[in-house]
Amino acid sequence: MKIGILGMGGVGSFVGAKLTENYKDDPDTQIIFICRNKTKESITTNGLSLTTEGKTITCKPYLVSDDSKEIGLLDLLIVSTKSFSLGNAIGQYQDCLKKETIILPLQNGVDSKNLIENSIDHDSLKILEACIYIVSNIEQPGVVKHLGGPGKIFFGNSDSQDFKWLEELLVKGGLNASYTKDIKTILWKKYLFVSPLAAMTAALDITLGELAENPTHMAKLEKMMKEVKELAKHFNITLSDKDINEALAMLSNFPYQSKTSLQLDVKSKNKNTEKANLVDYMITTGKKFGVKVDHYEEMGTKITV
Ligand SMILES: NC(=O)C1=CN([C@@H]2O[C@H](COP(=O)(O)OP(=O)(O)OC[C@H]3O[C@@H](n4cnc5c(N)ncnc54)[C@H](OP(=O)(O)O)[C@@H]3O)[C@@H](O)[C@H]2O)C=CC1
Ligand SMILES: CC(C)(CO)C(=O)C(=O)O
Repeated sequence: MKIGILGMGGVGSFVGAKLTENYKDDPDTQIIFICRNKTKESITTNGLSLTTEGKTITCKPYLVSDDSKEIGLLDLLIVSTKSFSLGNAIGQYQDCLKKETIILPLQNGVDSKNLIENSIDHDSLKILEACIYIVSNIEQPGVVKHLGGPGKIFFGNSDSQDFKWLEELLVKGGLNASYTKDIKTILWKKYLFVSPLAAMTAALDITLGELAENPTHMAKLEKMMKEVKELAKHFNITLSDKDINEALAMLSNFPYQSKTSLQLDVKSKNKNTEKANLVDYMITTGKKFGVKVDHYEEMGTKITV
């Protein structure tokens, strides 16, 4: 089994380090880190360093490369770039995909599968959907810190093919992964939390603690979650008031000073941000289905990228 991980940042390094550590004595499983520039140089020279649960793991995979010829054909491609890089990055490694290659995208958002389908020519049944519950950030290229969250991965598909075997492979690789046929609902439940939070923190530049302690902000956050709940119905996804209450309660799991990655990207004036899939997607899709997304529109105009 040849497994490529494309995007060795916060998420990709967590997944990559676990797989490399757990498959290091298995000659039939090759883990390949697909990365470029300083990340490639650093991991090639020093190995990948991941600090997780008080321990630092330093690991060297079978191969570190950005050359599709050297990488060759993959059985599984885990894509952990940000969503704005997804199309280009995966297009760059189209030669590493055979008919049977399984693609597992880990981006926040509900439309990664569509983004992939619009970028490459690949059997739709082999493109899965997934998400991960974690806070894990790059400290410097090749050096990553897992700051919180269980690292829980949910993945699945909505057709009749069975990918339970992939759950076994990921679990054997040290990952807390669960296969589900209800992956779309799980993606929307995560979106219910991440998208309004990203929009508000990026628009108002407030920490998660500042948001949680302010009743006016919390009321607005809840209204945005209701907008997500309404839009989800158009994708045959039912989100309940209980889901909203659970999403609101989740805020208390984060330290007061936490900022979202969209907020950090906007503040650093990064050329690219995930505003498109975390905020604009709600506005354009809301308009398409005639769902009122006034609070998203208000926050969207305040995010200047
Ligand atoms: N970090 C977190 O805690 C969480 C993140 N997520 C989601 O996971 C996704 C990934 O986030 P995160 O890990 O934080 O992102 P990072 O920015 O930390 O990592 C993304 C990596 O992708 C690499 N990349 C982009 N394009 C290419 C390419 N063409 N070839 C090779 N490498 C490439 C970047 O490398 P380079 O520097 O060379 O551009 C970078 O190392 C996002 O959708 C995010 O919303 C979800 C849950 C939690
Ligand atoms: C809110 C958080 C930290 C939750 O994982 C996140 O995913 C983000 O900042 O984009």
